[in-house]
Amino acid sequence: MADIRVKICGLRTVGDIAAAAAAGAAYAGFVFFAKSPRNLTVAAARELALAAPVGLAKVALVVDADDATLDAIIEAVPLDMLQLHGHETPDRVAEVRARYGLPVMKAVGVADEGDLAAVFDYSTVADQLLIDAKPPKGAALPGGNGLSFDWRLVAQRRWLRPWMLAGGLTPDNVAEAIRLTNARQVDVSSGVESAPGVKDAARMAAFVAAARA
Ligand SMILES: O=C(O)c1ccccc1NCC(=O)[C@H](O)[C@H](O)COP(=O)(O)O
Repeated sequence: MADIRVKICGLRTVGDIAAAAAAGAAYAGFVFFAKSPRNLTVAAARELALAAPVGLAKVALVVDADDATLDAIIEAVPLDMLQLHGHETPDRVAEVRARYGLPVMKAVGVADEGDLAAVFDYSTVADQLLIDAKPPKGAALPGGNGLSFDWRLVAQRRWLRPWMLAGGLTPDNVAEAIRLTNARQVDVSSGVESAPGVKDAARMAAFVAAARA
């Protein structure tokens, strides 16, 4: 069994947390983005975070959040990492990291070779990188769209920081994505849902098993 770490993003219930942990996920992602079907209130995220067993890292996903929003989340929710999934600049990433003392993962959308320079830029300031499919123009969500990018763009690349592959991964394609890219960490949301925002325990288990096979 390969030592692949899986992040399951967009968990919404205590049952989701238990299922993600039982599946063997390493990270649980909590989405704070009002337009998302996976959006959580701070109170709901606190309940999920408190239910998470040791060993399941709790990640708060925010989009261009200001300090007041981050303060409110961090004061209430015990977290292990912040995921910045908007247009945060490298300076903002560094500022958030210094202000909260939590590891920061910066999401970077990739559609073509030209997007890879940004991955390098963020690798100088973030603790981790999440390399995701770039959302289509006009998309309501900056992530969680169930779309893949051309994995050959990142195949066998090395960055200064640990990274996760994301975008359109499913139990059926994750093994091939890992084989092609040599990613050691993968992230999934839509691919383990039965409907937008509704996680499916069997698909979570199948995804983690396929990623590690
Ligand atoms: O998942 C969301 O609803 C979301 C909303 C706003 C910003 C980011 C969002 N998701 C980011 C993630 O980390 C997803 O897991 C990642 O984009 C992969 O999603 P998917 O292609 O659905 O597996």
